[in-house]
Amino acid sequence: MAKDFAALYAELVDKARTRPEGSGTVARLDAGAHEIGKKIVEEAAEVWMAAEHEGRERAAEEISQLIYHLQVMMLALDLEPKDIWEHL
Ligand SMILES: N=c1c2ncn([C@@H]3O[C@H](COP(=O)(O)OP(=O)(O)OP(=O)(O)O)[C@@H](O)[C@H]3O)c2ncn1[C@@H]1O[C@H](COP(=O)(O)O)[C@@H](O)[C@H]1O
Repeated sequence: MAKDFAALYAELVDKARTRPEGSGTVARLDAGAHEIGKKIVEEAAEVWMAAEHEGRERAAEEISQLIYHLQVMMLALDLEPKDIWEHL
């Protein structure tokens, strides 16, 4: 079964803690909030373009990537999912 938001977040928390060789997440966390923020803006634009021009499946793929980069930013800021849900 595909992972959901919570499962991905738990996986990324573990990557940040254990820092395995070759982890893109670790590299992004080391690069910091400025670089993570740029990636969020890039992925958000790709969601927009896919939604308008590339169809549902491509939009879903881009949205998944945006969610990943938002989770990396959450980790960089030490924010847990519950810190986000309380604002919904
Ligand atoms: N879900 C994702 C995920 N979504 C997007 N991305 C990253 O975001 C990039 C987005 O693609 P682009 O088209 O923008 O590619 P790009 O321009 O070459 O991106 P850059 O690497 O240059 O930033 C991908 O190349 C990945 O580097 C992700 N990287 C990791 N994950 C998952 O996160 C978990 C931990 O990954 P690692 O830390 O790499 O082990 C694993 O379960 C992965 O599947």
